Amino acid sequence: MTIPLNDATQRPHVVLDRITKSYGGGSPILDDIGLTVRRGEFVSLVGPSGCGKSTLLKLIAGLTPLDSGAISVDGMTPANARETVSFIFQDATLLPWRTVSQNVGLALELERAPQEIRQQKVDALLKLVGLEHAAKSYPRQLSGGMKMRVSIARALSTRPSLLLLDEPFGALDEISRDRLNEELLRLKAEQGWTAIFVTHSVAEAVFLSSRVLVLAPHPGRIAKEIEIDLPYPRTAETRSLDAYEDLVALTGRTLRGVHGL
Ligand SMILES: Nc1ncnc2c1ncn2[C@@H]1O[C@H](COP(=O)(O)OP(=O)(O)OP(=O)(O)O)[C@@H](O)[C@H]1O
Repeated sequence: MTIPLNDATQRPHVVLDRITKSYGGGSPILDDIGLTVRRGEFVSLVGPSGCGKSTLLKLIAGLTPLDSGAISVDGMTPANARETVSFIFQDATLLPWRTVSQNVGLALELERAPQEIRQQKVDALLKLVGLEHAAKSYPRQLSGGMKMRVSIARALSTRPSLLLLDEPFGALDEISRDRLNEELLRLKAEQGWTAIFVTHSVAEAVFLSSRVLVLAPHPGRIAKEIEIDLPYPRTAETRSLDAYEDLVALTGRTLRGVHGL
């Protein structure tokens, strides 16, 4: 079967072409970064604190301007692609006076869909993240993992094609983090978005990703790309595979190298 050249699924999803970024005219935070992310890929960024990982996500989201180079998201500028992108932060940023259901429905309210349709969508999203029972709870009544599930449901409510995640599970205990990693991959398999994920956990990066980028600091640049050729679906059993452990060890060694250790 021949695939038409203009088939949207064959276009790269995110392209960074020689981008440079500084803040307030200071020394460059990111220097000469080139990166192509394919549609449906799961790419993680790891690197020392301050090397510019969050800045890279903000550039792709169009939240901060570039100094030079170009970024394309779905063939558009980040500003024009904004409706196709969702951002998830470490802090779940829920509104404390709104219930779980109302927090998840926040973005849908802007779409001005009839209340009944909105509620159906919210119910489906809560089911997706396993929080049907907590629909009427308030954020203060939730565990850290539950708050993050609400945040994920809210991010998915706009049906994004690209998800940017900045250390979303950094504040969670290891068991909750492992479970949410597995759930995130299940959601991705169901919905097919592309993900760019920032983390300080090498194990998490390897478990989730099809590719891990190790960034070096001062200025931030891509020091190494590591293909994670473990098959999907990945489950709790994946973590006991020799190939998984080898990739965690390799990524850890590479990261220690850029730390100068
Ligand atoms: N709005 C801003 N104004 C000025 N400097 C900033 C701003 N945001 C980030 N920086 C600086 O840019 C550098 C990179 O920050 P960034 O948050 O992108 O790094 P990071 O790799 O995500 O760090 P961490 O792993 O600690 O979260 C840091 O030196 C930081 O102080």
